[in-house]
Amino acid sequence: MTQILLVGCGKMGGALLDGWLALGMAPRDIFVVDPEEAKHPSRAQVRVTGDVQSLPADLRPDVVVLAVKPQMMDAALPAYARFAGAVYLTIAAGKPLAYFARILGSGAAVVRAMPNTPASVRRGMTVAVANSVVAADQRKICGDLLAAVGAIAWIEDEAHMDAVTALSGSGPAYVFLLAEVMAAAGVRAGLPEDLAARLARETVVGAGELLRQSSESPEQLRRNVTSPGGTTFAALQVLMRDDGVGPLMGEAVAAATDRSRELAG
Ligand SMILES: NC(=O)C1=CN([C@@H]2O[C@H](COP(=O)(O)OP(=O)(O)OC[C@H]3O[C@@H](n4cnc5c(N)ncnc54)[C@H](OP(=O)(O)O)[C@@H]3O)[C@@H](O)[C@H]2O)C=CC1
Ligand SMILES: O=C(O)[C@@H]1CCC=N1
Repeated sequence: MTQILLVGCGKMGGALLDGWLALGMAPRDIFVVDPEEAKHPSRAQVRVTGDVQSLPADLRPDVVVLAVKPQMMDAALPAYARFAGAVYLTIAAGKPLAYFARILGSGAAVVRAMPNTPASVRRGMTVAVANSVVAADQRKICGDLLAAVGAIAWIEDEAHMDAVTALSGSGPAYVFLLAEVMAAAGVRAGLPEDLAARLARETVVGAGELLRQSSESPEQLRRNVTSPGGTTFAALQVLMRDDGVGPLMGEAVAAATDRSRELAG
């Protein structure tokens, strides 16, 4: 029986919590600290407190999951240093392993992970890196908790985490933006708003599902849509020009990578 203390139960903490409950984890083994108590009725059996002082004095969690905003971490973290012996699993963007060692002590076992919001439908992609203090069983526990909401990749080089954050952490927003701008373009092309929104949404969903199920590369799947001299070809000549979506995505991911580095604190 693994006892979990979840600090911050917003979009990502909540998605993780729902994943653990769906997996059959006993609610009585999960403690949550979040200013807004009992955010969801299906989580009613989970013990939620508004602040760390209200936790049972004898609580010795195996894992402390840190899911507050990076900007809140300085204020929140010191109160959790008393759970020495636990592995700390942080999902905060930008905050490096060294930051946690500084505040929790160099003996603290810390896993830094970057999930994404498809975790809320168990289709997340998480990348994780552990510090040298993390024991094999602690790594396994953290891996299981993250795998409850989707795919997981462990890496050894923490330096990749800023680019990971920019690609898969923020990435769902790029895809949702694509659905937004496709719908808007459909309206500009004369479609009713409802129809354009539905076509954009279903096209993104269907293309994503095809990408998931197919063994072909994204490039080949793109080529499969593109008849020589056809409509897609005409569109791609715009999207793939020198100042098109490729360089723009490069700039966007670089900006997100830089921002992740700035959040290090
Ligand atoms: N959203 C995303 O796509 C992703 C986010 N992340 C990371 O996950 C973390 C959480 O992000 P997200 O879920 O989006 O943010 P949210 O704002 O949705 O969730 C943060 C939660 O923490 C609560 N909180 C604030 N201060 C404390 C405190 N001292 N103790 C306990 N709980 C507190 C907030 O309550 P209140 O709202 O009342 O302040 C809120 O419920 C961030 O570090 C972010 O970088 C990682 C991957 C993807
Ligand atoms: O935008 C952010 O900072 C967080 C981290 C990755 C996704 N959302």
